[in-house]
Amino acid sequence: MDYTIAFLGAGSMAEAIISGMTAKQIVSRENIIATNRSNKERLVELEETYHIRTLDSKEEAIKQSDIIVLAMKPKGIQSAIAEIQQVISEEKIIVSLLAGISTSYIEQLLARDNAVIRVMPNTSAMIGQSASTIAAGKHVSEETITAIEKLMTSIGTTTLIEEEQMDAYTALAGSAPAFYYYMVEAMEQFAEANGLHKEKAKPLMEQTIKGVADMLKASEDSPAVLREKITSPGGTTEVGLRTLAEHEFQQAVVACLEATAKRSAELREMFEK
Ligand SMILES: NC(=O)C1=CN([C@@H]2O[C@H](COP(=O)(O)OP(=O)(O)OC[C@H]3O[C@@H](n4cnc5c(N)ncnc54)[C@H](OP(=O)(O)O)[C@@H]3O)[C@@H](O)[C@H]2O)C=CC1
Ligand SMILES: O=C(O)[C@@H]1CCC=N1
Repeated sequence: MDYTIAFLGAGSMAEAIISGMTAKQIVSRENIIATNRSNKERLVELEETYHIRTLDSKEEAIKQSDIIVLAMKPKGIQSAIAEIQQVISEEKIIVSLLAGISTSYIEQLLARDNAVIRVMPNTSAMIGQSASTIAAGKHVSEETITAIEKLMTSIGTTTLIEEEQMDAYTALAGSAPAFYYYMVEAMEQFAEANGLHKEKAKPLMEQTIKGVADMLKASEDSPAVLREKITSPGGTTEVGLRTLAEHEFQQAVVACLEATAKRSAELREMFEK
């Protein structure tokens, strides 16, 4: 693709996307520009690791780019747009990664009819395995959506959604890798307590998760049926599942996702003023 993309924000999510994009070579490295607020060392690190360009001047980065990726924290949206509002002309496409913040608020801050698109990726973008959701603002053409979807396939899968569902999808895919990692951390605790060697246990856990993901995709069975096929009456799994139920595992997971989605809505309430 011959777009030039400017990242306003050079933190973990920007890096994950830059890593995925440069690996797939969908965008050439010289067409990726990263900027941030003040951390110069971080820009040098990204430049050296991914051979992209970095600029201190956000204005210059914007002038040189077709797509502007907002990759700062949600609380920074107002001041970030205020800094650049004057230099963002109407043909620039704005892609926001910010949890909670709506396209309509960004449109309002821009005070121009730019195409504003929300993308909620996850950090697996780093290895081209993000499950990203995409929602369009009111000035986005079909052509622009298609272009952004294509661009985002360089970091994994993309799913077009209605913006009102973004809070729930943020829980289910944006934040969810952290919840899976948290479960793996618990498994590591068990492995250590049982004297298992890390170099043997870790690949086993990785392959087990990968196998589960691939089975969910390949099998026509529901997750419940897949689970039942593992659970021999009177066997080991049954006892494990009963213990999870005693600890209200499923209720905990649902509560976790509900709270995550709610927080996404709260970020909007807090920072859209
Ligand atoms: N981390 C994740 O898994 C995901 C994050 N997101 C979203 O991505 C966004 C970034 O998250 P994450 O990468 O984790 O955050 P980080 O804290 O790692 O990075 C934030 C970056 O924004 C920069 N920044 C702050 N203010 C400005 C500004 N005014 N102009 C330009 N850059 C600025 C910071 O620069 P400096 O260091 O110089 O202060 C820093 O490089 C958030 O909005 C989050 O909701 C979405 C999906 C997943
Ligand atoms: O924790 C957060 O707010 C961001 C959004 C999704 C994942 N990380």
